[in-house]
Amino acid sequence: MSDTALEADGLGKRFGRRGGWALRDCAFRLPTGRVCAVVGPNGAGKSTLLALAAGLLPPTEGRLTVLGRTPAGSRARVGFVAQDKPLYPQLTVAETLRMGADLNPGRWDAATAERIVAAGDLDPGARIRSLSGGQRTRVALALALGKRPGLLLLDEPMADLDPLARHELMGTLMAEAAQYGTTIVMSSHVVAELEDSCDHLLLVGGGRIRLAGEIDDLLAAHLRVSGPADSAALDPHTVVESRVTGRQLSALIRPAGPLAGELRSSAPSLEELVLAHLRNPQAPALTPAGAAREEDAA
Ligand SMILES: Nc1ncnc2c1ncn2[C@@H]1O[C@H](COP(=O)(O)OP(=O)(O)OP(=O)(O)O)[C@@H](O)[C@H]1O
Repeated sequence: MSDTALEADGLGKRFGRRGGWALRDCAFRLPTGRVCAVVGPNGAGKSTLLALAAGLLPPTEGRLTVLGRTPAGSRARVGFVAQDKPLYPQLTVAETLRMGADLNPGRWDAATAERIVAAGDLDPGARIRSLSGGQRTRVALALALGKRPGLLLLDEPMADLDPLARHELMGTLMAEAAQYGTTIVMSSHVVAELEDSCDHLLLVGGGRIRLAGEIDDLLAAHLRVSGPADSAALDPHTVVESRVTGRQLSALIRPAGPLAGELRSSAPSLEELVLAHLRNPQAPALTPAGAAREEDAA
């Protein structure tokens, strides 16, 4: 079995022949068993990337492998919860779960699906159309997890859940990942919430991959520095963001060697790292391919 959940190489997607590129030149590798956050501004290409991985869209160029196969070839082992949580409105909750069982013969985990629904106090006889947005999310997650997927793709799964439901469902997802080695890829705009649960990051901006890798490695590659405003102090380093306030300089950098003596440094949080990259779309990317280029240049 492949130890790679997702691998992209030169991946690009354009909508229509004259449309702009929603994704371009994406290269990254996500090992199996990871919980991966996909973050980025509105319109960055996150949903497009997840839909490509789910095999719902064909790439315009490049290659994407999912669990070692084409996205279409892996579909049976992939659970996908799209942003608008499409479900059949006329079915009841119980009928929806029965449909999950029918569509996934020999693989359906009824106990898990029913547990997720029951934790939201949902009436199994309630029609999907009568449910709130958050309740629909719960049913969609129950369907996706009941399939016992090797890879779970979640497009902003927590967006319409109340804080308790978020906490509870995030716990369910983490337990699933730990118990079955499920790889989870989830897009979100709430970066602070991802820090405790995710171990891998894909930051997408303007259709490109800006950061890709293990969160610990990405954090270790960056430093927050401050010191007297001396522009030369940052010279050898890759500067993601820098600001001068009065005589004080503060910056987020990728150090390329020892720091100038007058600079103080501290480790950034994931939120600081992501926000600095979002505020500075021109900052050099750090992806496995980009890291090799930076090392060559150093
Ligand atoms: N079906 C489509 N037809 C044409 N353009 C599309 C289509 N889907 C997405 N796009 C365009 O592709 C780009 C990326 O969109 P995408 O939905 O992937 O972004 P996103 O990062 O998920 O955004 P958000 O955070 O707002 O959900 C946007 O410019 C969007 O307008």
